Amino acid sequence: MVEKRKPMAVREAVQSVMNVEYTPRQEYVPLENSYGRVLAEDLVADHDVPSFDRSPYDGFAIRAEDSAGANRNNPVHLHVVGEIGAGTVFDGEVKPGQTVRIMTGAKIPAGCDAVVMLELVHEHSDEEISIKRSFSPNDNISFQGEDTKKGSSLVAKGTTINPGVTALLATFGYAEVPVALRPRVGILATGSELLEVHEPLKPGKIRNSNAYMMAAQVERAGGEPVLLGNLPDDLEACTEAAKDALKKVDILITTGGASVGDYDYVPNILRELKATTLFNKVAMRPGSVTTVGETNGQLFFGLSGNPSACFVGFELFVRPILRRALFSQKPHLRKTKAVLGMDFPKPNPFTRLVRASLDDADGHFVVEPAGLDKSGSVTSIAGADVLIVLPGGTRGYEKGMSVDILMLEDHKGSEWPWENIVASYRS
Ligand SMILES: Nc1nc2c(c(=O)[nH]1)N[C@H]1C(S)=C(S)[C@@H](COP(=O)(O)OP(=O)(O)OC[C@H]3O[C@@H](n4cnc5c(N)ncnc54)[C@H](O)[C@@H]3O)O[C@H]1N2
Ligand code: MOO
Ligand SMILES: [Mg+2]
Repeated sequence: MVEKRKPMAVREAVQSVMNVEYTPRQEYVPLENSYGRVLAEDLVADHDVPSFDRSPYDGFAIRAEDSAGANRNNPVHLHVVGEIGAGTVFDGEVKPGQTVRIMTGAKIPAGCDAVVMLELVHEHSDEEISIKRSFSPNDNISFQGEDTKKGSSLVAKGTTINPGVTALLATFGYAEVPVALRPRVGILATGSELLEVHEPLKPGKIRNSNAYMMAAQVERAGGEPVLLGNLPDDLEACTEAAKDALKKVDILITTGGASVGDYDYVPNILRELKATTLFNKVAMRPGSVTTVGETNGQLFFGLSGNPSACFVGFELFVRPILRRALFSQKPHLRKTKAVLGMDFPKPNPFTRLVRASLDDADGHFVVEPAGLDKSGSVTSIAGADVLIVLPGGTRGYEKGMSVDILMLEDHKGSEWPWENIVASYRS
């Protein structure tokens, strides 16, 4: 008799994985290698930006009071006492009737409180200019601290370093950046039908696509994939490989053999590893056979062999663990809403997660399946921007209904997307 499994609700299954402790660790990397990594400490301004009052224009720094009453018929003449470009400073103090030629980015000389753009100045000689209008104190000055003040919190730890964060790290002198250590994720493909990618097709065989897909998913989530190869459906070989892998990696993922068939060894491997099974059936489609075990604090994800089920299992269960290991406060896929672009008439007792493409029409997002909506499909993954969440137990869904979606290409994430997912309504 085949083993009868009790399906666990998606949110409970995700929660049970998140209940397993994982302590994030950090390392330092050179700034130029930090793009795409995750900050391991809050970034706080340790000085004002800009750190001195400076000129936003090429022009002349003046004492605003000197320009009082100036107009077209009555220009004010000033004596040029110096010239400064960005990076140089004017020593001394500018006195009444004096001005300093100043370039964009240069520090405002002592005594000056306004800048006149070159275009508004008449230059009589290197030593004398005139201006035809008056200026107020503070005109055309970039003030110390106007961008940010010393002590301000700028970027929270757990944030993925984007080019803007890189600019801040450089601004505040981070030649070495504290980043989260990437968790090492072992990937083991099981199945006697699997060929290496370079091998020609043979009857009954397929190339191992899941391992490479998951390596890319691990990278997208911020982890470090460790490809451990393919194994035939052989319990002893698979168990040995899993034992060995758990010594080398933080987290282990297998693909294939998670169901109830003759060669589906994941349950036996977990038994041999003396692992605690968190669940071996989830009320979702695809990915219902997703099995997760814990052994000595290490997680073992037995994902389905079916490519789309494997993909979805990873995004729902592995991704949040990796993001949390990277200090994220929002480790899950970001949830938002969109309008269904087509009918889903078939009722299903399980929550469906449809790989879908996201487009905009009439000012809102519309989602449609990205291809063949079957667990064994490999082609529908490439065009998937989101997973549409269709809770089970309804009569089906109609085009035009508003549905929850989980975004696949996104850095922000969500804290916990699994509350308030209700069957759709018409928008
Ligand atoms: N009697 C039942 N049969 C099945 C059930 C069930 O409940 N009762 N569940 C079905 C569901 S749902 C799924 S999903 C699959 C899960 O299969 P397994 O995790 O056991 O995976 P395999 O049987 O090893 O392979 C399934 C499928 O995927 C292909 N595959 C495997 N590995 C790879 C890989 N690395 N790259 C690409 N494709 C891969 C494999 O050739 C099979 O076609 O079970 C259903 N059956
Ligand atoms: O686990 Mo299967 O993917 O439900 O289709
Ligand atoms: Mg199977």
